[in-house]
Amino acid sequence: MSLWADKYRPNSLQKVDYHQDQAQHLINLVNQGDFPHLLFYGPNGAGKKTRILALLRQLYGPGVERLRTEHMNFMTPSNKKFEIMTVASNYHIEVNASDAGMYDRIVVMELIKTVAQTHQLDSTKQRHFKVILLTEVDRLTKEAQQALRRTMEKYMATCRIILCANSIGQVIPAIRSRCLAVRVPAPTHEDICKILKTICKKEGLTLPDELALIISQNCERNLRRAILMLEASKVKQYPFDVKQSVVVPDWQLYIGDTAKQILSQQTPGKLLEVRSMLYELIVHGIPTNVIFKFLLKELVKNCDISLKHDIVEIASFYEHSLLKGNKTMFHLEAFVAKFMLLYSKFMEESLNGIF
Ligand SMILES: Nc1ncnc2c1ncn2[C@@H]1O[C@H](COP(=O)(O)OP(=O)(O)OP(=O)(O)O)[C@@H](O)[C@H]1O
Repeated sequence: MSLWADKYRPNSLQKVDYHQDQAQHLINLVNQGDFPHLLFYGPNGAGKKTRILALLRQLYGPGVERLRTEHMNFMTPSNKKFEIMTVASNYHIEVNASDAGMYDRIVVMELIKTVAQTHQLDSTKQRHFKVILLTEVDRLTKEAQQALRRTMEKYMATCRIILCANSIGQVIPAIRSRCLAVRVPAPTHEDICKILKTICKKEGLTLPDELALIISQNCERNLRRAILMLEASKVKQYPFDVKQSVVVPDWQLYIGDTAKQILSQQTPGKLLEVRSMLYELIVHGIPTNVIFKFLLKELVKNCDISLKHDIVEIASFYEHSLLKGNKTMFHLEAFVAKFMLLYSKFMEESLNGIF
């Protein structure tokens, strides 16, 4: 039994329920017979991957859905072996090269070279190129992005590259200018409510409009999260009640607790405690940028208005260094330490004002 988020993922461009004009443009692009390298970008859960998979299906037919996972071996410059997992059909291969960390450049170069030279196509199909789908390109090091830029030019005759990213700002201009950029904006609340209602209809359930809107307002316009919240709310209570509380993911509650700890005391001991809570989130696979965003939201919610400006200023500084740096934990921790300093100073000053 699959999750609703997977079960109701539209598998063709004709079936996508929002940004339909864009889907039509993609269909036209495929129908022209050939297309340039593409760069899909947009926030989490906006529907990038769904559109890419639907585009591949439009290109190659249902055969592209017969997937197999494969491990590919690579060598570091010091002759150490490492492995990367790939998902492939007969027509395309999907890789997250940033999984290789500092060796991502090797993966990008070797993979494209190997696929372009050896991947056999079904000769009865009209396409003369294969597709390499690289996810999270904005997390690749600059060296890997430079290598990607060079390699994508070289193998244009035999493969097309589809890139997927959250933030286009992290992709070097030389790559951006070699791709057709496709922005996938987050769905509107109206789109989300419509999709939630359609899913419920297909499941034979009745979803009150008010509850659909509450879920939509709590999902940060991330459609995957909205569908997961809907399914969790159904498990918790059905028939739905407008007053029922929507199920918030555990990690989000845990970030709320972390924020409470930060606000409760600003000492080196507390910083150490908060550090282990942050590690706990990281080892459970919550991306640092997500931790940062939710933590900031919780902290700002509980701060005096006069402090908010300073907090947002330091947050933008550390968010930037988080994106640029490697050891993400350092930047998260530095932000917490700086917040503690500002917050305790503020509390001290306001107490002095009272007495
Ligand atoms: N047009 C659509 N209609 C209905 N549901 C959709 C549509 N597009 C996406 N979804 C649903 O939204 C979920 C998230 O979509 P998808 O995985 O494509 O987002 P994404 O932008 O690639 O996210 P991420 O960057 O987090 O990987 C999917 O599980 C799918 O069920």
